[in-house]
Amino acid sequence: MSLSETLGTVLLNAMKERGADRIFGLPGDFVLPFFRTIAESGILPLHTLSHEPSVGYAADAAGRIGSSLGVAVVTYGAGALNMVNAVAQAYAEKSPLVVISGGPGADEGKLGLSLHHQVKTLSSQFEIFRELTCAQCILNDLETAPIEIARVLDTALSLSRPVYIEIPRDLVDQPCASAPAIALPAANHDAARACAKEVLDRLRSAKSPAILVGVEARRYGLEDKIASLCRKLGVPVATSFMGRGLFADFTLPLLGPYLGSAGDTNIASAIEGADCLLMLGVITCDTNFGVSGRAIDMRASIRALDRTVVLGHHLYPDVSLEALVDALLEIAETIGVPEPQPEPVYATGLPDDETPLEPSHIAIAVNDLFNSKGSSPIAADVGDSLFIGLEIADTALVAPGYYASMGMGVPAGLAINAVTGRRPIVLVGDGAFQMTGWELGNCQKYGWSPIVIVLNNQSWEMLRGFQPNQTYHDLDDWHFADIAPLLGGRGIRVETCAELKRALDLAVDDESSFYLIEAMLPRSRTSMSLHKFTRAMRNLSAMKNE
Ligand SMILES: Cc1ncc(Cc2csc(CCOP(=O)(O)OP(=O)(O)O)c2C)c(N)n1
Ligand SMILES: [Mg+2]
Repeated sequence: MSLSETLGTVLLNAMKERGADRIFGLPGDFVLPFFRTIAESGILPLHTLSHEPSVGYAADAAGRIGSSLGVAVVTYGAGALNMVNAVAQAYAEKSPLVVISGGPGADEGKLGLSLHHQVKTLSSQFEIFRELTCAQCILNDLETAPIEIARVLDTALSLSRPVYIEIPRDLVDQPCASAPAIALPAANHDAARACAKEVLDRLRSAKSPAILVGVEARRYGLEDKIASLCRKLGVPVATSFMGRGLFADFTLPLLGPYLGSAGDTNIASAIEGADCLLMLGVITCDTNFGVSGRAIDMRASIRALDRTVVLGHHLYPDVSLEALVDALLEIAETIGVPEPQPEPVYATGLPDDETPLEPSHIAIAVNDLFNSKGSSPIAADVGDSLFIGLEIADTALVAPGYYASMGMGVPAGLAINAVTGRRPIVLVGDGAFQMTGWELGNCQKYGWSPIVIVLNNQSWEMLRGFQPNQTYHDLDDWHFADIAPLLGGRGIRVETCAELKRALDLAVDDESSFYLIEAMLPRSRTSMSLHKFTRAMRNLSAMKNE
């Protein structure tokens, strides 16, 4: 047994073998030995950011955009607990984020003193992360460490959820055997084939079947297989709100994103009116279904999520989405001949004049840019940014569309830039930018150059839509564009359509640094998509209170 490796390099190599391609982190004394191993081994590149929530958001986004493991490395206590919300978001949105925290050495707990960064007991942090992850371990036994590393990392991959690994600082440099190779649970092909037959029978006997595809299609890298399945079946397909941006590079009878009564009525009637709805990797949550005009009959639906398929009262446990799709591809036949779908229409033609900016001008300007200079990946934060992203033509997109924590936009944009090498466009409100926008100061050391559009309406406008007439939604004007040069980038403040167009053209042609385009927008105005969403939510709650 080769012991040329140490516990630290065994962990790094095991993550690399399972698809991780970089680390986001912020050090502290409990994790300095592991940081040194990361830096000196060169096994995975390291990007440090300035606040642990951003580390979590960026590592999560790196996993999403690369359909692989995202990795966040932080110190014990103050670091790891600072990242709890970002890990919760990764869990809720099925992102395979590996959380690695440095931890106290074996003898440190025996001093009879509470340690700095300790909250209640030395295992409190482990217990907190047990609630936010699908597998956990503390690497305090060098004999079992290789197996534990493989178990936890393989669980992250098979369930596409975050995992937690604590590495005691006194063991990082200790000799350790390599971790076993990746071993994902074997697919139960017999069960998958039986399930596929029942699924196909139900689709075949339905009068108006439809398919809804969600985030698991991206998390498990199944867009290509699902696109060919949908082409074979010839059944109308939509993506969930969370699944926005799926199939941007694939052809299939795609209606577009299903947003209930907040979106396209044809899509809503195809999905809500289906007498057999096949849901592939769709998280059944309120943002995906909360604004359904007609409640979708989940009993008449077929749900494949979290390695389980539910058809009415029938349940197929341990059938992964990939196994089901593979089994369906073996027997699929044309069931429907979907109406030729008009290409989804995304508004273009921004007026090149002094028209004052409105929220929906942002999407028009980006669509025009995509038409003239090619598309870019997008990172969108929460607030109207999330809804403006729906009005932009299909492209790879990272956005917290379900758990909906603010602050992910800029860190996700940095991660997209790092992983893909492409300049993303980041859509972020002024409120969300106040939280994590300052991470742009880290661009210069890594050569990142995102184009960040800050929607400055001096307001927590989305909340004002839910609860008007409160001044606590008012924010001051922070003049973000003026700050950009101090962070190493270029800032342009724009108030009219012509100014926005010129700023975007300038930014796209200059890759030397990040660009912060501060779009001044009026308060109490939102994009049409957000307006329809808040109106639908208000109508639905009014109906429930009747
Ligand atoms: C970490 C966290 N804390 C609070 C909230 C609650 C919230 C949801 S939307 C919103 C206002 C966003 O303001 P912003 O200026 O960014 O965008 P816009 O509405 O378009 O003006 C808040 C405070 C969430 N979701 N996450
Ligand atoms: Mg705002």
